[in-house]
Amino acid sequence: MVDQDSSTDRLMNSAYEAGIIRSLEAPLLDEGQPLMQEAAQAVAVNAWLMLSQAGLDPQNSRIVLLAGGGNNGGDGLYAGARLAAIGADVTAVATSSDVLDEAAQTFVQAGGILLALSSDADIPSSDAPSSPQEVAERIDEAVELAQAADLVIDAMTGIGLTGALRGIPETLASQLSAHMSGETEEVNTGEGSTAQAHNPLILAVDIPSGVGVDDGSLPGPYLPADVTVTFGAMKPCLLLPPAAYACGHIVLVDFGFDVDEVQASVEAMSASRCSHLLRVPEREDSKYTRGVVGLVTGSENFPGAAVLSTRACASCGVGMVRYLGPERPSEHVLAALPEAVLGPGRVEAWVLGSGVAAAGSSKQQDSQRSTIAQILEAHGSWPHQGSQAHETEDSLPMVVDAGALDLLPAEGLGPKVVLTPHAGELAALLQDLGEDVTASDIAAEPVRWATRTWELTGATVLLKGAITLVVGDGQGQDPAVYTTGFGPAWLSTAGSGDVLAGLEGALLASQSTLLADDPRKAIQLAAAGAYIHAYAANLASHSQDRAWRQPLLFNPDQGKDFIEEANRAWQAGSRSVESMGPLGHPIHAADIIDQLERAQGLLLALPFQSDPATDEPASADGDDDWAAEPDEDNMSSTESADSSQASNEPTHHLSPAALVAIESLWF
Ligand SMILES: NC(=O)C1=CN([C@@H]2O[C@H](COP(=O)(O)OP(=O)(O)OC[C@H]3O[C@@H](n4cnc5c(N)ncnc54)[C@H](OP(=O)(O)O)[C@@H]3O)[C@@H](O)[C@H]2O)[C@@H](O)CC1
Ligand SMILES: Nc1ncnc2c1ncn2[C@@H]1O[C@H](COP(=O)(O)OP(=O)(O)O)[C@@H](O)[C@H]1O
Ligand SMILES: [K+]
Repeated sequence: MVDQDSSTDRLMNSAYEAGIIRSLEAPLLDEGQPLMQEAAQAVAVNAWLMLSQAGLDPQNSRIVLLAGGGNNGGDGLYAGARLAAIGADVTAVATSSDVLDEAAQTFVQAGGILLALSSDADIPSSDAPSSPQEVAERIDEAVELAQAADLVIDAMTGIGLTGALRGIPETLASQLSAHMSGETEEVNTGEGSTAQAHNPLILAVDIPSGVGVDDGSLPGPYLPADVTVTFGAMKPCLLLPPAAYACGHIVLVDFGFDVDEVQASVEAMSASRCSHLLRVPEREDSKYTRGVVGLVTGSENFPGAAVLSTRACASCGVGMVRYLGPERPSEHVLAALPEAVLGPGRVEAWVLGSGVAAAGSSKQQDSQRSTIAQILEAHGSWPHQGSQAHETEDSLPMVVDAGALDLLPAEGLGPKVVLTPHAGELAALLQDLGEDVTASDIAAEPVRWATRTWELTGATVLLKGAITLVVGDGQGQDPAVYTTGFGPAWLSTAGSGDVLAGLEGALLASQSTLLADDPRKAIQLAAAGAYIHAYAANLASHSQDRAWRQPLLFNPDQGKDFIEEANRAWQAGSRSVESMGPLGHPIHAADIIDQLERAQGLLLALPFQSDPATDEPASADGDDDWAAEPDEDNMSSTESADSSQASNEPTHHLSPAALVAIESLWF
């Protein structure tokens, strides 16, 4: 769906279901490309790097490998062999009754120790436990080993996982994750105080074991990772909440997959993608051709929402903002935005419902609701995408938020109608549509429920959260799914959603011609809106906190560059005390608006950079450079948010000895 992607941008931001990943691997395996060895090498290098960055000497550190019976376990065992061969102390815990034999032999020959847990285990160099009692003892032993380790490499299950973890992997994942989240007992220091229990670093092989590969759900216990080293291409769980929150930093090993003929099931919005969706005015343009947005937002009770949505809208490249509302919010809008025009007239897109009370609340007499109902009646009832008819010319694009959601016509809508609920609002909407679902069900399976809403309504559904999802019409019968997790947690502040609604309306109005040609572009435009919103919040808060970061590309030919890059990116993403600088400071909704124009300017500058392989969107002013860059998103993995940060932030460079050691892993 994104037309202008470079191949690197596509590789880093497009995710494919497990079945497609297997079809992409097959031709390379047929040609004899040693994919498992390439995977193992990347795991070993990243393990070494994680230990070194944590200030540990990898050759004197304890590594526990959790190895399942499939190829994921095979990747882990070969990586463990490489680490053992250069002196690390590696114990592999076999979580299935068997493991890949050749990988296990290689591991043992390199000096690794294998521990079988299953009573029917057939594992080289390790006897199976002979009684249920011994099984239980070995599981306890494995848990203790892993808890005390410096690094745990999780190679229990990869894309071969079916359903929730069962058996030994389930036990290990639940005990270890409970330990790491502090649910188990704290360590008594013996001096009347308790210390935080030691937590091992966790490296997930391909994906964290236990997460729903294709839908991003968490069907049962899972092992959250600090770093996930994934192979060939991104999988949906690496982008979709809530699983994406369990992946830590993602390293993507490029196998050279040919993705030309396959369909991604999830796409991440990126700076590069976003910059292509912004409309730049031309000589022939007038304020009318640039797009007029009509907003029916705010109310007597919530005049602030009118101000926030109109101001945000005016900051996002439209020709004119038209506001419809009662006297009090109208006066506030004019005071804050003298260029706003009051009252009805021609518009190219609507923004409806932000700051308007939904039915059932005490404010249900809100006069804005009858205006919204009239607009929806006049413009909003279009044939469903699956039916014969297509959208009519007067079916204006519109953003339907908050108090307008329950006014939607029961009939199908079209992709140019963008719904912008948070989980609570989506639950109410789905209940109205007959679904038995709560807000916490939606938080647990957001893509499932956003997709269900799209199926029921035909509208584009933007579900807000730390990672915001957009689901709408894709190719054929399948939905398109976009994610944006570029924002800091500071973004979750009152009125932030009103800002988003206004800016979404501006994007729809300014691109009304594009939308008339292809209404499905609304999905990308909606995701771009969420991206700009997040970016403005980054600029406003001086924060490098992100709900989601683009993967680092692992290229064995550029070892030193990769190490430098990982040093920068992992440091910036850390929430440790030393990184309080990049975490930034609180913001309120108006701060986001104040940075919207700058964020767009930086995005528009992106394609014109002299060296797109290394440069990032330039910062508008020099003094706060370190916080300004959108990391994820440049055309290459090297664009981490952090290159300009180097001068202001401590970076943890590896010692020369560590560099030499890590380089030996590349062979
Ligand atoms: N193709 C290639 O050449 C390449 C593939 N690559 C790697 O292969 C991985 C895919 O390998 P795969 O297909 O062997 O499956 P995999 O993820 O190891 O899972 C199977 C294991 O999981 C277990 N298991 C499953 N469900 C479970 C549950 N609910 N609860 C508990 N256990 C469960 C299952 O146990 P079983 O059901 O057999 O008892 C079995 O032991 C992929 O992610 C990547 O890492 C790379 O090396 C690059 C080259
Ligand atoms: N933890 C979080 N991290 C980053 N962004 C978040 C987080 N939680 C919510 N958001 C974002 O904050 C905004 C909140 O919008 P909304 O809930 O509508 O607020 P309001 O109704 O007060 O305007 C959304 O854009 C959402 O994506
Ligand atoms: K794994």
